[in-house]
Amino acid sequence: MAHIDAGKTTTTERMLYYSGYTRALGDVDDGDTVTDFMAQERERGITIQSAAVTFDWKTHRINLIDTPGHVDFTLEVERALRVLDGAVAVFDASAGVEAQTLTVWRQAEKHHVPCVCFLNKMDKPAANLSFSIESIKHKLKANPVLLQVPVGSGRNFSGVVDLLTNQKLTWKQTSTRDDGQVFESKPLDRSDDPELLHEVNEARTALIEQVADLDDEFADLLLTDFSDNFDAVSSSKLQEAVRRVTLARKGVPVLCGSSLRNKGVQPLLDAITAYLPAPDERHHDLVRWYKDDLCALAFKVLHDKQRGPLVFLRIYSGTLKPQSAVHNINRNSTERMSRLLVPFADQHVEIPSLTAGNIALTVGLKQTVTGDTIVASKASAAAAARRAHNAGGAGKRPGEHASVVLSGVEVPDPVFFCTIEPPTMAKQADLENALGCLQREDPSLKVRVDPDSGQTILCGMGELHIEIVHDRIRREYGIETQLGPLQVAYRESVLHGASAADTLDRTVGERRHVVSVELAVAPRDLAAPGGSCEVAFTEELGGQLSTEIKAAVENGVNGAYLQGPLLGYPLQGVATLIQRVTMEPGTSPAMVSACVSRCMLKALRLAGGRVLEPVMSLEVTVGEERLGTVLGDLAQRRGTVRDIQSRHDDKVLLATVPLAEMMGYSTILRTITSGNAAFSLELDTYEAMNQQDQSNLLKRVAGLL
Ligand SMILES: Nc1nc2c(ncn2[C@@H]2O[C@H](COP(=O)(O)OP(=O)(O)OP(=O)(O)O)[C@@H](O)[C@H]2O)c(=O)[nH]1
Repeated sequence: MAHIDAGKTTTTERMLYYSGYTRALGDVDDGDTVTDFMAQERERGITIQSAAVTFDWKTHRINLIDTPGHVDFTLEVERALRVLDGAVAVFDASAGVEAQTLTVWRQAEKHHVPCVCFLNKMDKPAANLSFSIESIKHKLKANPVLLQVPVGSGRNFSGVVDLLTNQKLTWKQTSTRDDGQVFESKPLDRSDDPELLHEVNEARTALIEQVADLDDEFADLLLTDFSDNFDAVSSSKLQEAVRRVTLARKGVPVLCGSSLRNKGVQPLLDAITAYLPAPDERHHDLVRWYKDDLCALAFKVLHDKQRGPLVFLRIYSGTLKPQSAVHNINRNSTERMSRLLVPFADQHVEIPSLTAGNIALTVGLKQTVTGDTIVASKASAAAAARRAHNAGGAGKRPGEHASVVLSGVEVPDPVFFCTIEPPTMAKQADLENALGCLQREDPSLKVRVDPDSGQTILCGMGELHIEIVHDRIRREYGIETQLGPLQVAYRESVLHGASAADTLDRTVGERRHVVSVELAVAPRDLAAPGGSCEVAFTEELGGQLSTEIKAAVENGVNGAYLQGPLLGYPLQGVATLIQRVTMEPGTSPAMVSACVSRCMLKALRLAGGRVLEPVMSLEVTVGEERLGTVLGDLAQRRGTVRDIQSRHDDKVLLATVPLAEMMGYSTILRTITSGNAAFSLELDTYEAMNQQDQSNLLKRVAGLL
């Protein structure tokens, strides 16, 4: 995981090559890597979909997922982290922690995934070890545990000294075609450069002290057995302690190298197997109820023209076998899995069975979507639910045992949308099929039909996301679609509190439905936790109404929250209090919902609307001489500068700016800086627009501007 372009794919290629799974080194810049296999990935040199590959390193099996760095594909990273046991955070050693590194780091923390840091690109003249370490400390608030000292810098970077073993590892590159397979490993001794010797000694002492601070067992060992000479502690004891520190997430081992120059990747593989946890060392709360029965999570779906949907499963317990039926708890359906495959490098290998800890690729599961829990049978699901219920370990409802399902990942709300149209009406069904398949692969893509115009609307995470979807429909499904202009997904809220009452009296067939409702809406703190809108009943009413009628009232309110009165965008930051509900006997819950919805619309209109717009946090890295130009441009975009930091010869500008002002920013930034700037953009929050901006927006939508 990393910020865009840190070198994840390049590092993955080396891992596959050194472990013997590929015969040639793929290159991102030549577009022939194993993990970036989509045409768009190869053309653009970026990862869009996370790819899973399996390979062996020495005595271990590694299941690796290479994740995208671009912010539009953050959900892919989250899905990968949800099922992984450990992560390698890759850094550009000349840039340290960048904007997207922070996001993925937070995601790893959320899923309690232990990490190893790899400072890549040590061959760059601006690479800086201490700067990168400091940025890990300060920006990620992590505890970097440096395990290596680099030998040489910039172009002369030739290897590393392992601080645990005092071995100097040197890649003697004899030609530019050298694949780095062979490297020299010899103990650092007095004949070595005295400066390096001194640096290594200091770094090793610092490492021992740091690990003793973080791990009590190691501290005790030092004080009892090595009190005369801490330095005499064995490398295996030190390694065990570093492992404990990593697993407890008290510290992160840091290694360095240059993947492109084929240096330092083999020790990184050693570190992965030495410090990151084996699957059985991770505690997955709900899995224990399945004992040795199958329990797996579907974390990714790919559509294959010949084989149909391919579902990636992470197996948490039990064994998976092909030609067998499995039960999908979320869909309450039993499906037959025809084939079981392992994604070994660039080919899928058929396998007779696969056990816990592994990642499997299955063929035949047609209903399964990302986030579903797969178990052996309905009976096995029921047995697990019973065990959890008896132990009081899972959520229970009276009279039933709640299913024990693994939690999926939260799908963020899309910020952009646009219309999409097929070339002819005859192609509409094909387009719907293509969009259905793409949505199963990518839950961050949303598709809806505009109720007024009947047009299909595509909602996505950013300009690049929508562009890629458009491109995939053309290439993979052969449909040339037309996209409408990209629009920002605004939200709406209320200005002040208001009350309303309404009565619905309707006869349907023989039956008369009469219901009266009184309610009040009020603005709520936009940043309030637990969702953006809420609904509550007065204490008295809460005691009177049946569960069924309460649910009908809530449906009515939630339905009204979906479309604001100003522009029809979803509402945020509104609290509704239901004050009175009276009804004649025989009135159906659907009529109660309808009356509440109508009453809500009245109250929302009275409460006055305000538009909320998505505000992004922006990070621009630019040479000092162009900083003024970038700042001037930002001022015209209603941007607010938060900080300007220095990074070597560059300035890093941190700002917030409304998304509506950022359309096509990559092209504009490239033009005004002659290509000498990089930026990343991420949703920060939704903020109320000022009166002037809001009225301009309303006029523009009404076609008056
Ligand atoms: N100088 C130098 N360049 C490198 C190194 N590793 C990777 N690169 C270059 O950095 C660029 C990005 O490399 P990738 O491997 O695609 O990076 P990534 O992190 O997979 O990128 P995304 O998946 O798109 O986020 C490519 O042009 C690589 O050739 C390195 O060690 N040194």
